[in-house]
Amino acid sequence: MTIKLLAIGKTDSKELQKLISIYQQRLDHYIKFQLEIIPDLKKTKNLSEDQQKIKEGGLILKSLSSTDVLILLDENGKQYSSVEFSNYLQKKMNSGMKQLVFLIGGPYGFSEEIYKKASGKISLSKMTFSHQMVRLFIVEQLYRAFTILRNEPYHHQ
Ligand SMILES: C[S@@+](CC[C@H](N)C(=O)[O-])C[C@H]1O[C@@H](n2cnc3c(N)ncnc32)[C@H](O)[C@@H]1O
Repeated sequence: MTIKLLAIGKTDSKELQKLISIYQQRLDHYIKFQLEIIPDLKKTKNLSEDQQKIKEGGLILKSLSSTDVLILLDENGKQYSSVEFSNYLQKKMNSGMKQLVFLIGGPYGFSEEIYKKASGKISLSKMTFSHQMVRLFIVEQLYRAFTILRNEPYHHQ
């Protein structure tokens, strides 16, 4: 199984990008991982929030392949402890699926079409984070999950 993290818009902060890269490199030891950025929409001034979400949704669907399993990162999703999340990933790997895609929404979240397409929703907290911060939190949690599965001394209960 491979894992793709799909996000919208470049990270403006060099510091954040640096931290994300550190966990990306660490993750490479365990699984084929890719961070794919969908460019920000241009000329959004005259678009409503819904129109923006629908446009973003179209771009997201284009970048998915037919066998991808799509999981949304969404503050209203299911919450896991880090150990539970590592078991969740192990089950996905055992299922024989090709690619698991975690999707981070834009500033207004996801369109209805994307909610319908998704197989699940995961929340990292009840609080809302910026879409930029979520990239760092999920790569760190993915790394943590693999160290838990390998019994490596990173996570402490
Ligand atoms: C600024 S938030 C958008 C918030 C917006 N209220 C919504 O309806 O989703 C941008 C993206 O960051 C991600 N996000 C923010 N907080 C999150 C959390 N606590 N758990 C998981 N993902 C989160 C989601 O993918 C969300 O679409």
